[in-house]
Amino acid sequence: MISLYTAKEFTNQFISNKTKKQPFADSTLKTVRSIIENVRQNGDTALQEYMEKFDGGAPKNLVVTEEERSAAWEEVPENVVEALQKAAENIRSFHSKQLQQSRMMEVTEEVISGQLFRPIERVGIYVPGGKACYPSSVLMNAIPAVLAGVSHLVMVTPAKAGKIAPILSVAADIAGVQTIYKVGGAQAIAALTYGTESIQPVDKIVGPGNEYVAAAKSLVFGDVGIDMIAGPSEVAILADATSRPEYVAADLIAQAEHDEKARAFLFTTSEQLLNETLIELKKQCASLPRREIAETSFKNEGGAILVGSIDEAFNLVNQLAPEHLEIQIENALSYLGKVKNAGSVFIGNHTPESVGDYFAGPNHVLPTSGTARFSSGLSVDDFIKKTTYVYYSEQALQNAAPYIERIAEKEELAGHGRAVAIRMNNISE
Ligand SMILES: NC(=O)c1ccc[n+]([C@@H]2O[C@H](COP(=O)([O-])OP(=O)(O)OC[C@H]3O[C@@H](n4cnc5c(N)ncnc54)[C@H](O)[C@@H]3O)[C@@H](O)[C@H]2O)c1
Ligand SMILES: N[C@H](CO)Cc1c[nH]c[nH+]1
Ligand SMILES: [Zn+2]
Repeated sequence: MISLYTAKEFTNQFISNKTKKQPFADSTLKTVRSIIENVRQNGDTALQEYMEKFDGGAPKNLVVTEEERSAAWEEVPENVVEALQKAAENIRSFHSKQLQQSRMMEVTEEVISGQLFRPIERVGIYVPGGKACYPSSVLMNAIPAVLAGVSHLVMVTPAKAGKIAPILSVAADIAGVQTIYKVGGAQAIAALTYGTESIQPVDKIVGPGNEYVAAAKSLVFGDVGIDMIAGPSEVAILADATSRPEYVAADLIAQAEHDEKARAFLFTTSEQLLNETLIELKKQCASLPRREIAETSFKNEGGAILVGSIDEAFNLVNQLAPEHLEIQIENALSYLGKVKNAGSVFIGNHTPESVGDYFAGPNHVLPTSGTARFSSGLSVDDFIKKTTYVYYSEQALQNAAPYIERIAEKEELAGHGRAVAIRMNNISE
């Protein structure tokens, strides 16, 4: 069911740089390059062509109309709307505490310096709509953008035969998305970057998607900002003899069911827990609607590793830098200090990752494929630019001039030195 590895085998297979795969196949990049070029050249006509090809038809109007948006509320059960609203409240509350004010760093009579925090003006959110439908991703991407003060917030998602899932439209209303376009895939990323007759270009694109979407984001980066290139979803679970095998198995499955390439790992100090978890996995997979996906993921991408100590487990996990880390060992909370690299941490036996995927408040758009070593999950900061400023009085410039001139001389940039010296001459006149 799930492959077993020693610590050494695990390191060779999943951590060593030598075994790291290229992020995108050449054939994917080729396809995506030609889609981007076509959209740049032919705008909406190219979008229609791809919608016919991939999404079962091309709607004439790409925008989800006000009528369609209000009709969507009739199609989503009230208790589901309530769940989305409760989740949105928690996400809003958590992210509102990330907001920072513009601030002065230094204020004297001679010098003022500081930072302006300004929202990115135009943001496009990609919401996957191919094989699955993720209203939670609408909330996770849009709520921090709205809190940051983004003034033009649009969403793209593939329509099926001209219609988007009503629940995505309702989630967009709850989160504060202004316009929804019925287009997905690499073509939507190209449209958001370069604009078409129907879609205005944005300054930044955020949100997860399949390999075509991710490859498109990587290719347009620079012409537009992007959040990250999200790879397949991952979880690492730390368990010991006190852990509950049925919980551990359920949480491994919750990750593996995402897709065949999802990666679910168990690190445990207990052989008994390991064996009982294997039995549970078999039992729980039997009744899983996405059984085949989960089993393929376990077989090809997942792993269970028996370790000698909790410290050894943390050492491996910190090298892996997983998107999600669950600590299900005794006194779990006391181990938080050992976490160096992880996108988001779930502590104790009663905090499955699903709590964070949907409800608790922290963002579920997180760094994958080891990138938690140097990057963080989506937050309000992703929608803010920080502009520094400085003011010098005549006296301040006079005090600094000799130092600036000396460095300019060493860099052989005489113009830089003169820009200061010319002012010193004025002072002495
Ligand atoms: N990390 C996260 O937070 C997170 C959250 C939700 C979903 N996801 C991931 O997002 C992905 C969603 O993928 P999806 O496919 O369901 O939806 P998607 O919306 O990302 O992709 C569907 C689109 O892909 C394009 N496409 C399909 N086949 C193509 C081909 N052969 N050539 C060119 N373009 C093609 C089409 O335009 C189609 O509309 C999954 O991998 C899922 O794991 C990640
Ligand atoms: N686990 C995914 C990546 O963090 C997010 C998600 C959306 N829906 C369910 N799960
Ligand atoms: Zn999930």
